[in-house]
Amino acid sequence: MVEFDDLFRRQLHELFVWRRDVRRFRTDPLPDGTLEQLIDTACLSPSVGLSQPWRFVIVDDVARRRAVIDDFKACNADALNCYSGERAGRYATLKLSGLEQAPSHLAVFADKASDIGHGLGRATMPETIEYSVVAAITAMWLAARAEGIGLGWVSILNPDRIHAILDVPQSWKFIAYLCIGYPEAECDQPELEQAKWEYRRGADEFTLRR
Ligand SMILES: Cc1cc2c(cc1C)N(C[C@H](O)[C@H](O)[C@H](O)COP(=O)(O)O)c1[nH]c(=O)[nH]c(=O)c1N2
Repeated sequence: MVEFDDLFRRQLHELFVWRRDVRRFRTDPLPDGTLEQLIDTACLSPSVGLSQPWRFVIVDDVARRRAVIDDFKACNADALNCYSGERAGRYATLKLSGLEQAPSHLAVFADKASDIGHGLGRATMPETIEYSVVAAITAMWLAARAEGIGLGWVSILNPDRIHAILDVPQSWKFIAYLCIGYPEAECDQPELEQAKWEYRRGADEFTLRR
Protein backbone atom coordinates (compact mmCIF):
# COMPACT_ATOMS: atom_id res chain seq x y z
CA MET A 1 0.00 0.00 0.00
CA VAL A 2 1.41 3.38 -0.99
CA GLU A 3 0.04 6.64 0.36
CA PHE A 4 0.67 10.12 -0.97
CA ASP A 5 0.84 13.08 1.39
CA ASP A 6 0.03 16.78 1.01
CA LEU A 7 3.61 17.65 0.09
CA PHE A 8 3.54 15.11 -2.72
CA ARG A 9 0.18 16.41 -3.93
CA ARG A 10 1.47 19.99 -3.97
CA GLN A 11 4.57 18.93 -5.87
CA LEU A 12 2.51 16.88 -8.30
CA HIS A 13 0.40 19.96 -8.99
CA GLU A 14 3.58 21.96 -9.60
CA LEU A 15 4.69 19.26 -12.03
CA PHE A 16 1.49 19.79 -14.03
CA VAL A 17 1.93 23.57 -13.92
CA TRP A 18 5.60 23.46 -14.97
CA ARG A 19 5.34 20.78 -17.67
CA ARG A 20 5.97 22.51 -20.98
CA ASP A 21 6.03 21.70 -24.63
CA VAL A 22 9.72 22.38 -25.23
CA ARG A 23 11.15 23.62 -28.53
CA ARG A 24 14.43 25.08 -27.29
CA PHE A 25 16.90 22.42 -26.19
CA ARG A 26 20.47 22.23 -25.03
CA THR A 27 22.34 19.87 -27.31
CA ASP A 28 24.05 17.79 -24.58
CA PRO A 29 22.82 14.19 -24.67
CA LEU A 30 20.67 12.52 -22.05
CA PRO A 31 22.57 10.11 -19.77
CA ASP A 32 22.69 6.52 -21.05
CA GLY A 33 19.49 4.64 -20.32
CA THR A 34 17.38 7.74 -19.61
CA LEU A 35 15.26 7.49 -22.73
CA GLU A 36 14.69 3.78 -22.10
CA GLN A 37 13.58 4.60 -18.52
CA LEU A 38 11.08 7.14 -19.83
CA ILE A 39 9.72 4.53 -22.24
CA ASP A 40 9.43 2.06 -19.33
CA THR A 41 7.39 4.62 -17.39
CA ALA A 42 5.17 5.35 -20.41
CA CYS A 43 4.45 1.62 -20.61
CA LEU A 44 2.77 1.81 -17.15
CA SER A 45 -0.03 3.84 -18.73
CA PRO A 46 -3.63 2.73 -19.08
CA SER A 47 -4.61 1.15 -22.41
CA VAL A 48 -7.87 -0.16 -23.77
CA GLY A 49 -8.19 -3.85 -22.86
CA LEU A 50 -4.55 -3.73 -21.68
CA SER A 51 -3.71 -3.68 -25.38
CA GLN A 52 -0.46 -1.74 -24.84
CA PRO A 53 -0.61 -0.52 -28.45
CA TRP A 54 2.29 1.95 -28.11
CA ARG A 55 5.28 1.34 -30.35
CA PHE A 56 8.39 3.46 -29.90
CA VAL A 57 11.10 4.14 -32.47
CA ILE A 58 14.29 5.75 -31.17
CA VAL A 59 15.60 7.69 -34.16
CA ASP A 60 19.39 7.94 -34.02
CA ASP A 61 20.24 7.64 -37.70
CA VAL A 62 21.47 11.02 -38.99
CA ALA A 63 20.00 10.61 -42.48
CA ARG A 64 16.57 9.66 -41.14
CA ARG A 65 16.64 12.62 -38.72
CA ARG A 66 17.56 14.93 -41.57
CA ALA A 67 14.67 13.57 -43.65
CA VAL A 68 12.25 14.23 -40.77
CA ILE A 69 13.57 17.78 -40.43
CA ASP A 70 13.12 18.35 -44.18
CA ASP A 71 9.55 17.05 -43.94
CA PHE A 72 8.85 19.39 -41.02
CA LYS A 73 10.16 22.36 -43.01
CA ALA A 74 7.96 21.49 -46.00
CA CYS A 75 4.85 20.94 -43.84
CA ASN A 76 5.48 24.09 -41.85
CA ALA A 77 5.78 26.15 -45.05
CA ASP A 78 2.43 24.69 -46.20
CA ALA A 79 0.91 25.50 -42.81
CA LEU A 80 2.09 29.11 -43.04
CA ASN A 81 0.25 29.40 -46.38
CA CYS A 82 -3.03 28.63 -44.59
CA TYR A 83 -2.81 31.97 -42.75
CA SER A 84 -2.92 35.50 -44.03
CA GLY A 85 -2.29 39.01 -42.79
CA GLU A 86 -1.24 39.61 -39.22
CA ARG A 87 -1.86 35.95 -38.21
CA ALA A 88 0.53 34.77 -40.94
CA GLY A 89 3.18 37.21 -39.75
CA ARG A 90 2.81 35.94 -36.23
CA TYR A 91 2.88 32.26 -37.32
CA ALA A 92 6.11 32.87 -39.20
CA THR A 93 7.83 34.00 -35.99
CA LEU A 94 6.85 30.90 -33.98
CA LYS A 95 9.39 28.21 -33.22
CA LEU A 96 7.40 25.01 -33.65
CA SER A 97 9.99 22.30 -33.23
CA GLY A 98 13.29 21.61 -31.56
CA LEU A 99 14.21 18.97 -34.12
CA GLU A 100 17.58 20.53 -34.97
CA GLN A 101 18.85 20.82 -31.40
CA ALA A 102 17.17 18.04 -29.43
CA PRO A 103 19.64 15.27 -28.60
CA SER A 104 16.95 12.56 -28.72
CA HIS A 105 14.24 11.90 -31.28
CA LEU A 106 11.44 9.45 -30.51
CA ALA A 107 8.64 8.51 -32.89
CA VAL A 108 5.52 6.96 -31.38
CA PHE A 109 3.04 4.77 -33.24
CA ALA A 110 -0.15 2.87 -32.43
CA ASP A 111 -0.26 -0.75 -33.56
CA LYS A 112 -3.75 -1.15 -35.01
CA ALA A 113 -3.26 -4.84 -35.80
CA SER A 114 -2.03 -6.15 -32.47
CA ASP A 115 -4.13 -8.85 -30.79
CA ILE A 116 -2.88 -7.93 -27.32
CA GLY A 117 -5.98 -7.30 -25.21
CA HIS A 118 -8.16 -9.51 -27.44
CA GLY A 119 -10.17 -6.56 -28.71
CA LEU A 120 -11.68 -5.76 -25.30
CA GLY A 121 -13.17 -2.26 -25.14
CA ARG A 122 -12.55 -1.26 -28.71
CA ALA A 123 -15.29 -2.96 -30.74
CA THR A 124 -17.46 0.15 -30.73
CA MET A 125 -14.56 2.61 -30.47
CA PRO A 126 -11.51 1.38 -32.39
CA GLU A 127 -9.92 4.79 -31.92
CA THR A 128 -9.32 3.91 -28.27
CA ILE A 129 -6.09 2.31 -29.51
CA GLU A 130 -4.81 5.77 -30.49
CA TYR A 131 -6.18 7.30 -27.28
CA SER A 132 -4.16 4.75 -25.28
CA VAL A 133 -0.96 5.80 -27.02
CA VAL A 134 -1.65 9.46 -26.30
CA ALA A 135 -2.16 8.54 -22.63
CA ALA A 136 1.32 6.97 -22.64
CA ILE A 137 2.86 10.06 -24.23
CA THR A 138 1.30 12.27 -21.56
CA ALA A 139 2.77 10.07 -18.83
CA MET A 140 6.18 10.26 -20.47
CA TRP A 141 5.87 14.05 -20.78
CA LEU A 142 5.30 14.41 -17.02
CA ALA A 143 7.88 11.80 -16.05
CA ALA A 144 10.45 13.61 -18.19
CA ARG A 145 9.67 16.97 -16.59
CA ALA A 146 10.08 15.42 -13.13
CA GLU A 147 13.66 14.57 -14.19
CA GLY A 148 14.26 18.10 -15.51
CA ILE A 149 13.97 16.80 -19.07
CA GLY A 150 11.96 18.62 -21.73
CA LEU A 151 9.74 17.02 -24.36
CA GLY A 152 8.35 18.67 -27.46
CA TRP A 153 5.57 17.12 -29.57
CA VAL A 154 5.93 17.75 -33.30
CA SER A 155 2.85 17.08 -35.45
CA ILE A 156 3.65 19.37 -38.37
CA LEU A 157 4.71 16.32 -40.34
CA ASN A 158 3.32 14.13 -43.11
CA PRO A 159 2.42 10.75 -41.51
CA ASP A 160 2.96 8.78 -44.75
CA ARG A 161 6.37 10.34 -45.17
CA ILE A 162 7.35 9.60 -41.55
CA HIS A 163 6.20 6.03 -42.09
CA ALA A 164 8.45 5.68 -45.12
CA ILE A 165 11.44 7.41 -43.50
CA LEU A 166 11.30 5.11 -40.46
CA ASP A 167 10.33 1.99 -42.40
CA VAL A 168 7.86 0.65 -39.84
CA PRO A 169 5.04 -1.92 -40.30
CA GLN A 170 1.96 -0.81 -42.28
CA SER A 171 -0.36 -1.54 -39.34
CA TRP A 172 1.36 1.09 -37.23
CA LYS A 173 -0.38 4.46 -37.20
CA PHE A 174 1.83 7.48 -36.66
CA ILE A 175 0.86 9.31 -33.46
CA ALA A 176 3.70 11.62 -32.46
CA TYR A 177 7.25 12.67 -33.12
CA LEU A 178 8.92 13.73 -29.87
CA CYS A 179 12.00 15.86 -29.35
CA ILE A 180 13.59 15.10 -25.98
CA GLY A 181 16.47 16.73 -24.12
CA TYR A 182 17.32 19.30 -21.48
CA PRO A 183 15.42 22.57 -21.97
CA GLU A 184 17.27 25.84 -22.40
CA ALA A 185 14.91 27.43 -19.85
CA GLU A 186 12.00 26.55 -17.57
CA CYS A 187 8.70 28.42 -17.62
CA ASP A 188 5.23 28.05 -16.10
CA GLN A 189 3.53 29.57 -19.15
CA PRO A 190 3.03 27.90 -22.55
CA GLU A 191 5.34 29.27 -25.23
CA LEU A 192 2.32 29.94 -27.49
CA GLU A 193 0.88 32.09 -24.72
CA GLN A 194 4.15 33.98 -24.34
CA ALA A 195 4.05 34.58 -28.12
CA LYS A 196 0.44 35.83 -27.80
CA TRP A 197 -0.82 33.17 -30.22
CA GLU A 198 -3.35 31.70 -27.79
CA TYR A 199 -3.92 31.71 -24.05
CA ARG A 200 -4.78 29.05 -21.51
CA ARG A 201 -8.42 29.32 -20.51
CA GLY A 202 -10.14 28.32 -17.28
CA ALA A 203 -11.78 24.92 -16.92
CA ASP A 204 -15.22 26.55 -16.57
CA GLU A 205 -15.08 27.40 -20.30
CA PHE A 206 -14.93 23.69 -21.12
CA THR A 207 -17.25 22.20 -18.51
CA LEU A 208 -20.97 21.54 -18.77
CA ARG A 209 -23.42 20.12 -16.29
CA ARG A 210 -26.36 18.02 -17.44
C1 LIG B 1 -1.24 16.43 -30.17
C2 LIG B 1 -0.29 17.59 -29.99
C3 LIG B 1 0.41 18.05 -31.10
C4 LIG B 1 1.29 19.14 -30.95
C5 LIG B 1 1.42 19.76 -29.69
C6 LIG B 1 0.70 19.26 -28.58
C7 LIG B 1 -0.14 18.20 -28.73
C8 LIG B 1 -0.89 17.67 -27.53
N1 LIG B 1 2.26 20.84 -29.56
C9 LIG B 1 2.42 21.49 -28.25
C10 LIG B 1 1.33 22.50 -27.98
O1 LIG B 1 1.52 23.66 -28.76
C11 LIG B 1 1.41 22.87 -26.49
O2 LIG B 1 1.11 21.71 -25.74
C12 LIG B 1 0.42 23.96 -26.12
O3 LIG B 1 0.78 25.16 -26.76
C13 LIG B 1 0.40 24.23 -24.60
O4 LIG B 1 1.69 24.46 -24.14
P1 LIG B 1 2.34 23.59 -22.98
O5 LIG B 1 2.36 22.15 -23.46
O6 LIG B 1 1.45 23.73 -21.77
O7 LIG B 1 3.71 24.15 -22.78
C14 LIG B 1 3.03 21.25 -30.63
N2 LIG B 1 3.91 22.28 -30.49
C15 LIG B 1 4.69 22.67 -31.53
O8 LIG B 1 5.47 23.61 -31.38
N3 LIG B 1 4.65 22.01 -32.73
C16 LIG B 1 3.80 20.99 -32.94
O9 LIG B 1 3.80 20.43 -34.01
C17 LIG B 1 2.94 20.60 -31.88
N4 LIG B 1 2.04 19.59 -32.02
